[in-house]
Amino acid sequence: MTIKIAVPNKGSLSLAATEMLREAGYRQRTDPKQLTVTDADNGVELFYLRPRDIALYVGEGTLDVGITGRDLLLDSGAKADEVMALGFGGSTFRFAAPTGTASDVAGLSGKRIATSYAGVVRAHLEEHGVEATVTRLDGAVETSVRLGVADVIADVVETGSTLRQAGLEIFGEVILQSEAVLITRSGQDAPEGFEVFRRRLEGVIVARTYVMMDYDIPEAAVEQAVAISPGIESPTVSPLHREGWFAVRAMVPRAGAHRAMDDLYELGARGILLTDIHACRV
Ligand SMILES: Nc1ncnc2c1ncn2[C@@H]1O[C@H](COP(=O)(O)OP(=O)(O)OP(=O)(O)O)[C@@H](O)[C@H]1O
Ligand SMILES: O=P(O)(O)OC[C@H]1O[C@H](OP(=O)(O)OP(=O)(O)O)[C@H](O)[C@@H]1O
Ligand SMILES: [Mg+2]
Repeated sequence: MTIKIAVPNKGSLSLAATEMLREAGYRQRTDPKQLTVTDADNGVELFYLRPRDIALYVGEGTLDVGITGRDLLLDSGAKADEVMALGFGGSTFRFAAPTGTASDVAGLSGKRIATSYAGVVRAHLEEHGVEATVTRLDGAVETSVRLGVADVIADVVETGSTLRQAGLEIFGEVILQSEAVLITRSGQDAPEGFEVFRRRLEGVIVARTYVMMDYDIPEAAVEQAVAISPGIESPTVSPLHREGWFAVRAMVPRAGAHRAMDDLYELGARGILLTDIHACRV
C-alpha cells in the first residue's frame, strides 16, 4: 500500500517541507522540475504541487496527505483537516493600511480590502458583522493601496519589512496565526500507512526540539537532578563503577538545555554532555 503525499513545489514552505521529508528518511526529487517521486521502499508517492492547491487535492480524496499552510487550508474551504503542526513556515495574517488611517476591524465597513486570502478575510469580516468589498489579488498586495485599488490590505506578515516598504501599518487583532501543517481528508479513516508517515514527521520535530543530555551525579543528588531533567518518559539512571555515583541520560528541550546544565553543575553533576538527536520515535 502506497500513500500519496502532496508536497509544496515552490514558495516559502517548499524548502523546509523537503528538508523535513528528507530527515524523515524519504527520497526527494533530484531536479526541481520533477513533478513526482515514487519511494517504493518507504511506501510513499510524493506529488509536488502549488501549496495553494494542496488542500483541494486532499479534500477531494485524490491524494491522502498534504503539507500546506494553515492559512491556505482555511482559505481553500476544502474538506480537509489539520492533523499536526510542523513547526516551520510560521506567519501571521494581518490587516494593514497607510499609517494612521485605520484602527480596528469595526472601522472597515464599506472599505475596499485587497488580499490573496479572500476566504479567510470574508469569514473574519462576517464574524465581526462588517460589510466590506474584498478584492482577490494574486500577490504584491501591499502595492494595491498606493495604486488606488484598495484602502486596506490583509496579508501574510513574517518580518513586516514588506509592509514598512509600502508605508503600511498593521492594525486590529491577529486574524490568523499560521504555520505549515499536515492535512488529511475530513471525516475519513486515516489511510493505511498514514500512521507510520505521521510518526516519522513527529520524530523529526522531536529530534529538532530535544537534545540528549548525559551527566554523572552523586547518589544523594539523583532525585533533584532527575527533577531538572525528567526526560520524555523517564530518564535512564545507571550506577557508575565509582562507588556512590550514577550516570543519568535524558532527552531535554533544546531551548532550556543550557540553563539545566548550569543548575545540574550547581547540584554537583559533572561530565555534562549534550548531543544532537538525528532521528527518533517517541
Ligand atoms: N514571508 C512569507 N511570505 C509568504 N508566505 C509565507 C511567508 N512565511 C511563511 N509563509 C507561509 O507560506 C504559505 C504561502 O506559500 P506560497 O508558496 O503560496 O506563497 P509564497 O511563499 O508567497 O510564494 P509565491 O508568492 O512566490 O508563490 C502560507 O502558509 C504562508 O503563511
Ligand atoms: O513580512 P515579510 O517578511 O515582509 O513577508 C511577508 C511578505 O512576503 C510575501 O510576499 P511574497 O514575497 O511571497 O510576494 P507575493 O506577494 O507576490 O506573494 C507576503 O505576501 C508578504 O508580502
Ligand atoms: Mg507570496
